[in-house]
Parts: sequence; structure tokens; C-alpha cells
Amino acid sequence: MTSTEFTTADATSTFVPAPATPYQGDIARYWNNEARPVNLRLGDVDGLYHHHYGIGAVDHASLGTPEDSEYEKKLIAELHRLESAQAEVLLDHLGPIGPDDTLMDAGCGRGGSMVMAHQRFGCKVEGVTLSAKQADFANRRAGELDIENHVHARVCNMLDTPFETGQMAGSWNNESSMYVDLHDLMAEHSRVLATGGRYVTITGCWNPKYGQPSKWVSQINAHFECNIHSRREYLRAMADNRLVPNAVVDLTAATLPYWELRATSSLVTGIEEAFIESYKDGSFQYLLIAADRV
Ligand SMILES: C[S@@+](CC[C@H](N)C(=O)[O-])C[C@H]1O[C@@H](n2cnc3c(N)ncnc32)[C@H](O)[C@@H]1O
Ligand SMILES: CC(C)=CCC/C(C)=C/COP(=O)(O)OP(=O)(O)O
Ligand SMILES: [Mg+2]
Repeated sequence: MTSTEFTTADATSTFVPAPATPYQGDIARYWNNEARPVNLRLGDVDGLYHHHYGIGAVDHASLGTPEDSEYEKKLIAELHRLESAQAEVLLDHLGPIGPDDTLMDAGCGRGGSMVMAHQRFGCKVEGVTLSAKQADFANRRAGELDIENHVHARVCNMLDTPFETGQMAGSWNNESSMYVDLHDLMAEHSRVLATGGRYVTITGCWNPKYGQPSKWVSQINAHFECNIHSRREYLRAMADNRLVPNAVVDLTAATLPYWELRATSSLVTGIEEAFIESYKDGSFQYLLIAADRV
């Protein structure tokens, strides 16, 4: 199939462009086949479906004790609360956004952050993902919430979007930048953002201070088929693309309670140890970077 041919995903109405590279085909398949119960069980708490991790202190008082028959349900609600708190912090850094503005969610997953952005700002949100299953899920959810005129996901490469130059008041990557070349990514954000618009990323990155990616970072890469970048690469790619950081927030200490709680739950996936150990040995950092498009 050539890059100009289009096909439809099984049992969906979403048009799916041929992947730009074989790797992007792998990632589309990965997310079309993803079925870890942790993600749907947490999303079912209130209908916001995330594929990112949590931040903030665990409210141990709300959990009760493990002997409590409702303990596991409360634990799931608590993990979900921390994941939504993470998205709130990302949205806090977008600056003033109004109902007439449009935002871009690059690597939107099942759309939880897009719904939150619309509910907070009243704005339009355009999401892109490589996965038809995720785009359909996000669009179905927007329909159920009656916000399909404001929140829309499409299957599209975040490095080559159909949006107009300067169209976006803000844009973000929430744990989705480890699948692409950062220079290409920042160039596309820089293109779609209006001058004065804000770009925000929350990401896991390896710490140049450690030297090279640790074995834990390699394990996370293998688990998700991704390529975690270093902190230095983010800052360089932004600087080269008219994106000037106005906040760099180290969220590593804030995400550890989420991981330590998750490691005790029935929904563990096996990657918990790698996150906990790499955050603790300093080889890996959970970072928010907000940048102005100048
Ligand atoms: C870990 S999920 C994050 C989802 C979402 N940002 C969230 O916070 O719930 C990674 C997402 O990046 C998307 N992705 C990876 N590479 C992409 C690319 N080149 N273009 C568009 N989306 C991409 C995947 O399809 C997936 O939706
Ligand atoms: C911080 C880093 C390096 C993230 C890698 C990207 C990623 C897969 C995020 C979580 O997705 P998920 O919510 O589907 O994962 P899980 O099933 O583990 O909850
Ligand atoms: Mg998850």
C-alpha cells in the first residue's frame, strides 16, 4: 500500500491513512490491541479514559484498610483521581484559553485529557492518534457526552497534521512524545501554534546526570515499544523550534506515590518495578515542560 491509499479499520467508520513508517504501523497495532484492564477499570470510575500516570499524595484515609470489602474499588478510584490530577496540572500550564480557541492533543489516546480541556475552557480540542480503536473510542465518548462538536479525534501522524499553520492556541503531548523524533515533533507544534500560544508536555525522560539510559529505562522502552528521550533532547528540540520554556517542573517525587499504590493493586501490569526503581535511582524523571511559541 502506498502512503496515498486509505483503508478503513475493522468495524469502524474511521479512515485510516497508511502508516508513515513501519514503526508507526507497529505502534498503531500496539494501541489497537492494547487491553490492559487497568486502563478501562480506572476510566469506568467517571468516564474519563486516560493512558497516562498519576501525581499527588495518596489519600490513605479514603482507602480504609485492605480487609475492607470495598478496598479494591476505593484503590481504583484513588489511582484514577491521581491520573486526572496529572491532566489538570498539564491544563493549568496552557495559560488563558477561551471558548473560541482550538487546542491540539498530540497522541490523544482514548481522549480523557481532551474532554477535561473542553470542560474547563469550553474550547475545541482536536486529537490525533495512530490507533483507529482509540479514535473511535474517543469520538464515541464525545458523542455520549454531547460534545462531539468540540472534541474530535482522528487517526493521524502527529508529525504531519492537517491543521492550519498558526491555528492552535495551545497544544500538548501527554506521555506520547517517546514515540517520535523530537525535532520533527517540535517543528509540527511550532507550525500549528499561533505566536504566543503555549505548548505543554508531560513525559518520562532519562536523566543526563545519570550518564546513559539505565536498564530500567531500557525495560520501559521494551515494554511499550517506545524510545524514551533525555531531558537535554527536549530542551534542545524546543530551542531549535521557537518554543521557549517558561516552566520545567520535576514531577518525579509527585508520581512515586501513584506507583507505590499501584504496585499493591490487583491491576499491576509488571512494569511497576521499573518505574519505581528508575525514579528512585535518578536515572529517569517525570517532567512537565511548558513553552511559549515565540
Ligand atoms: C501512552 S498513550 C497517551 C494517550 C493520551 N495522551 C493520554 O494521556 O491518555 C500514547 C499515544 O500516543 C499515540 N502516538 C504515538 N505515536 C504517534 C504518532 N506518530 N502520531 C500520533 N499519535 C501517536 C498513540 O497512538 C497513543 O494514543
Ligand atoms: C512515562 C512513560 C515513559 C510513558 C510511556 C508511554 C505510556 C505507554 C504511558 C502509559 O500508558 P498506559 O496508561 O496505557 O499504561 P499502563 O497500562 O501501564 O497504565
Ligand atoms: Mg494506564
